[in-house]
This record gives sequence, structure tokens and C-alpha cells, in this order.
Amino acid sequence: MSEENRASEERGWATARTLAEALPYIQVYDRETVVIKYGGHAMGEESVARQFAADVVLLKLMGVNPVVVHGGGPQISAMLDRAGVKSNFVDGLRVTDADTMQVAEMVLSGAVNKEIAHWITMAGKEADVRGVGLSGKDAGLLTVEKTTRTKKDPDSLIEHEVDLGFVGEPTKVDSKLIKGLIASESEDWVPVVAPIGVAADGRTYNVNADTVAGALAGSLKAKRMLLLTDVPGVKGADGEIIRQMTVGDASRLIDDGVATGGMIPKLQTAMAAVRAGVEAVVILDGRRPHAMLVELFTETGAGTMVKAR
Ligand SMILES: Nc1ncnc2c1ncn2[C@@H]1O[C@H](COP(=O)(O)OP(=O)(O)O)[C@@H](O)[C@H]1O
Ligand SMILES: CC(=O)N[C@@H](CCC(=O)OP(=O)(O)O)C(=O)O
Repeated sequence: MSEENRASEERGWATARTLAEALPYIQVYDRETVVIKYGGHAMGEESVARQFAADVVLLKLMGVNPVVVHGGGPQISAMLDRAGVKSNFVDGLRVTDADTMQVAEMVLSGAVNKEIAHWITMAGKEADVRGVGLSGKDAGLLTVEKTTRTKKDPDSLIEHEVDLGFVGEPTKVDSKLIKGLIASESEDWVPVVAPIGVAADGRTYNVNADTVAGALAGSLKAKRMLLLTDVPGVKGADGEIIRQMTVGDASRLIDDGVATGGMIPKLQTAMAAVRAGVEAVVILDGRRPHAMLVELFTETGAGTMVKAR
């Protein structure tokens, strides 16, 4: 779990200081899918979003197949604030009534999705790399079922069900469209997915973006999933960033209450994705310049890596 550990395994290649030395190692990701979850907190200023888009384009030009899933929690909250609505969160999930659902979809599938796809298209203009904005509603990408949660009453210790409203869990990912986009030999398309899903009854659901990224990464058997957020990694009980952990460690951090709030869905997603065949998941600071490139192409990497063992 130490930094040494993290740096030593399979990563000797990234000590390369020149492109020629680095090339064999960059080939590790050749034609491999990397699912990138771009969190609302990581988005920050326009210059940060532009830099993110430029790095996504660079990855595509280096032969990686990036698939972006974005959040937008703070952006939804800002829009709800304007309407005088305050959100409640349970285990990092927004309790979503019908009105909140409408705002969430407008912000996620409308404003945020189109902006990110647009920044990628703008950054990739000269190289003809283009962002394609979608939500889980497009081409039947994401089927969900209503999320159920129980909470223990602190006094009586009796479990009771908490109704989260229109909050869904992925039950099926139909990644045909995404696979078609990333496999195109003639076009450099980068799918950008908003975390909205559809239930069997046709209703629209709000889904945590980390969860969507995990489901998509599992379905695409991605080599890496990068969860870009606003902290340098996952902190342990001593407040220090943990550089590498197993799914067992991740589960214990949640059980022990060391990982709280938005970090809970992140770690749960990481565990599920690794179990579904994703080689590794990394939680890292998306505001750090070139965070994704540092993670993929340097020896030390960036953030906290979660692996099976
Ligand atoms: N053990 C932990 N290590 C790091 N961050 C933690 C931990 N527990 C809770 N967090 C919180 O999780 C947040 C990231 O989740 P979230 O706010 O949902 O991010 P995003 O919008 O990027 O998905 C951090 O800003 C931090 O406040
Ligand atoms: C159910 C649920 O909580 N959905 C999230 C969807 C957006 C999201 O996950 O955004 P971040 O990644 O920026 O936190 C929400 O409404 O905030």
C-alpha cells in the first residue's frame, strides 16, 4: 500500500524521460479503453475544462480509446439553489423527486454534457478528434432500477427504508453504440456520457456518475478507469493519501467510516469495476495539470489505485 509498492509494479517503463524510451510503454494502452469519470468538482474553471479536453484529445491521438462519463453534482445544486430547492444526500446520493429529476437532466444532459463534448471537439479541431455527447437514454445505453437504501435508526437500531426518489442503479449497459464509436478506423470519436438512465417502465432516473462510469468500464472491459475528483486520492484514517489498495481495503475504509460522502460511491464503483474485469481503477485530482497523463505515463502515477489484489 506504500508509494514504493505503487511505483514498483508494472510501471518501470514510465521512468522514461524521452518519447523514444516511453513509446514501448505507451503501447501498453494501444487500442485499450480507458473510462474517465470527470466529476463536477474536478471541472472548476473554464481553463481547467479546456486542459482536460486537450488531454483527452492527446490520449486519443496516442492510440488510447478514452470514454468520458461526467458528473455535475455541484452544477445541479447551483441550479436548484437558484430555485430555492435544497438537496438531501444519503450515502452520497441525491434524493431526487420529480422536479429535481427535471433539473438534473437539464443540467447533466443539456449544459454539462454538451459543454464537455464541445470542448473536446474544439481541442481536437486540427486533428479531427470529435466529442460526441450522449446520455444513458441514447440508443438504450443505460437501463436502471430504482435504488433502495436502508438506514439504522440511531436510537432504536431498527432498519428502515429510505426513499431516494428517482435514483437508479444500472442493471444493463448496452454499449453497442459506444463500441461502434470507439472502434471506428476512419473517425476519431470520443463518447461523452451523461449519468441518466431509463427504468423498465420508461421513467428517467438520476444515477451517480461514478456508478455509471463503473458499469460502462465493466461492460467495455476497460484497462483503466480514472475517477477524476477534487482530492489527490483516498485518505486513510491517519489523513495520508493511500497510494494503492485492494478491494478488501476499500470495503474496510467504508465500513470503518474513513471514506464518507461522495467517496463512498467512488470506492463502491471501484470495487465493482475491478470485480467486473477492469484491471485497475484510479481515484485522482482532476484539477491537477495533466493528471491523467501523469497517472498513465509516469512511474509514480497520481492518486489512489484500486486493484483486485
Ligand atoms: N477518505 C476520504 N479520502 C478522500 N476524500 C474523501 C474521503 N472521505 C470523504 N471524502 C470526500 O469525498 C469527496 C469526493 O467526492 P465528491 O464530492 O462526490 O466528488 P465528485 O463531485 O468529484 O464526484 C472529497 O472532496 C472529500 O471531501
Ligand atoms: C443520484 C445522484 O447523486 N446523482 C448525481 C449525478 C451527478 C454526479 O454524480 O455528479 P458528481 O460526479 O459531480 O458528484 C447528482 O444528482 O448529483
